[in-house]
Amino acid sequence: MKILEKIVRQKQKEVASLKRRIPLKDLKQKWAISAAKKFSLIEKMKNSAELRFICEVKRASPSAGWIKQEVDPADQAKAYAAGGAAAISVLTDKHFFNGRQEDLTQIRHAIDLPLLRKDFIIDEYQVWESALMGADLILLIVRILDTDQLERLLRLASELGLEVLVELHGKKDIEKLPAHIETLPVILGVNNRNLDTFEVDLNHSLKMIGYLPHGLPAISESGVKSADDCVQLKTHGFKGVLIGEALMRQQDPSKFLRHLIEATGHVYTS
Ligand SMILES: O=C(O)c1ccccc1NCC(=O)[C@H](O)[C@H](O)COP(=O)(O)O
Repeated sequence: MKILEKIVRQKQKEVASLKRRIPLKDLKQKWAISAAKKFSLIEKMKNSAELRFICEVKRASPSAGWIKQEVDPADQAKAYAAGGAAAISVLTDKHFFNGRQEDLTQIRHAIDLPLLRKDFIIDEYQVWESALMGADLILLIVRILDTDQLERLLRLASELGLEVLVELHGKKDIEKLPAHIETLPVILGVNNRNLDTFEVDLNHSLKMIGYLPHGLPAISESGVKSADDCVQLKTHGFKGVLIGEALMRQQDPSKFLRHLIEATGHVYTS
């Protein structure tokens, strides 16, 4: 069975069990009385010539195994913020990535930057959950959703004030995007990881960018690890990059991030 299929099957079980423990109506009630401030990544990308860095808290992954076993998520995120991150991505999936929902809530209390809940969202329940957790953005992976699901989840996210990173793996995913996508609070993400082989190839982003709808900011995800990678992606029109493993493996993530930012032409001040 392919990795995405395995992840989706596991997610279906988890969501079914969560719904039994905490019914959706309870989440909705909690949300109605919550008044969390929202931070926009789209605003930071609009009318900006700078490449924006979305830095990921990622303990482990199916492709790499353990990346950083001992990590304080809030400290890691603070280091990213000090280095100039535009947003923080938090892997909340436990089974395959050793992430936790509490990672996101801890980071929410520690910093005022847009937070992306990086998980495998297949059900409205998880969108409500993300809003309650304090996320500003959610990830929707087109490959694991049918067009109806994608539309419903996009609509709900927008109703709850969440921005969406819509992740594309290949050209077929672009065909599944709703016609009105450019009117929604969406960032498009091209993922460079081939999920059959786990190989990463930045050229995939460079090829895909020509086929993306023009009115939306696009970022490149996975396998970005050097200043050259970032410069190349910026030159080809990407507005941002999402980096996990390369940052998690740094002794000093702030310094490495500043180096990437400076290499792409932005002078870091502070
Ligand atoms: O990272 C994996 O091994 C992986 C496997 C299966 C599905 C998704 C996976 N990764 C999620 C991501 O999209 C990455 O964490 C993100 O793009 C950062 O990638 P990287 O900079 O290469 O850590």
